[in-house]
Amino acid sequence: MSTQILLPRWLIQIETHEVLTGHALVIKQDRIAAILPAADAFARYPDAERVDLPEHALLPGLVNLHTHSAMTLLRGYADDLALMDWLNDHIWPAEGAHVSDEFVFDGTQLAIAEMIRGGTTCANDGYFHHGAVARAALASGFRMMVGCSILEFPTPYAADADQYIRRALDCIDEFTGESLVGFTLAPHAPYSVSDATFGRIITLADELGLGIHCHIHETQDEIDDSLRQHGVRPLERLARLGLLDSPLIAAHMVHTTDAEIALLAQRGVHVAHNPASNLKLASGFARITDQLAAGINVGIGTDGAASNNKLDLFAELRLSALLAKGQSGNPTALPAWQALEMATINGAKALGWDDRIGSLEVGKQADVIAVDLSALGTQPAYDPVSHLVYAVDRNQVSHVWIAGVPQLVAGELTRFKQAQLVANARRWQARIAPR
Ligand SMILES: CSC[C@H]1O[C@@H](n2cnc3c(O)ncnc32)[C@H](O)[C@@H]1O
Ligand SMILES: [Zn+2]
Repeated sequence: MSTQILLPRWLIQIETHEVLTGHALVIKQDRIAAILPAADAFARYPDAERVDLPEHALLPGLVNLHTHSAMTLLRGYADDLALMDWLNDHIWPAEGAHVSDEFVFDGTQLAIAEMIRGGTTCANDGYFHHGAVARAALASGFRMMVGCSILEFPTPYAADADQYIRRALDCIDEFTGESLVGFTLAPHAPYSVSDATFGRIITLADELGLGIHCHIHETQDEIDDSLRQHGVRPLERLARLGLLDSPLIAAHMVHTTDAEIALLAQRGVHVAHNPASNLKLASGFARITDQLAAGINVGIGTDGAASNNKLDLFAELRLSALLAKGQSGNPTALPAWQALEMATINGAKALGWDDRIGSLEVGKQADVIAVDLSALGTQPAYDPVSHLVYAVDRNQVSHVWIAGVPQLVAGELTRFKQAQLVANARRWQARIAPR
């Protein structure tokens, strides 16, 4: 792979909250080799390929901290429902009937193409058929933390918790050494996993050095049911079981008391905020401003395309910032830089990958995106960071590199054929809901 010199109008430095102008970012192989004044870059790398980005902001690729990629194939399948009605009456029956290696591979590829097109370069997934998720990520050069889902009840994928766990371990073995993919154990939720299974997951995560990814406190009903069944709120139950001793990504965390926020902060639990999904399923309003103020590392996710119904992190960024202000009655809540941190470096930290991605720093992996701010909707451009959070449309993402590989060039996906993705999606639609 040749050396590339990227010449943006604005270079966004998440770690220092600086916007550099007149600078170049140099990609060599899979890494960021240098960030330096443009003239110095030409002198030092005379043979490099030059990528002019005269109206563009260059920033780290966005990290989607909670999704179920393959659920793109169930986008729009069941809307306007509360979480448990949506799952019990629609999504779980459809998954039971249709989810297979082929479904997961095709749905994950569709999700990856949509995410790359919109500036997301890394996703934290949780689904069945984990091998197909990993293969889809590797086939397209996408960075993915693959969550190996574990539930108590049978699906065509596994008969019981024991079999989910065995499948997870086999998959982790198969993909050891792949630099673009990592694995978590992903117990689905407190209401679908027993104490005994949580215990086994905690032990395995500890032995294998894995993180855990779990839906927690998504709805008030989840908390009420836990109080009836276990006599305590879900987080308290999980804390007693020892789940908070492992590196943990708690997806949603919509309903939190002050004491729970303090506990999450003290135990270093990472939270994946999913504003659109929380609104669409009417799950509630997460206390993100309070969680961040307490020192919790909060990243942003889309959740699956069946509950969002987009995998658009720019939309989630804007929603996160607006919701934080509306909820708190404070317009200074969640300012643009902090929102951008959530979608980049905070997501990377939650995955334990902040040494390799999440900011534009020399030595890190070249997961980089360019956003063209010359569009009408982002004129004039006083402050590129303001536009990235409040004004851009995902279609303004013009270029994407993952591990130095150009994945989107001038708005065109390099590794996917759109017609093929559309044909696959239509084939699945015809199988799932024949008309
Ligand atoms: C462990 S992930 C796979 C499992 O989770 C289901 N799912 C998708 N979105 C949500 C959500 O917001 N809350 C709970 N469960 C969800 C998905 O359909 C898979 O069955
Ligand atoms: Zn989810």
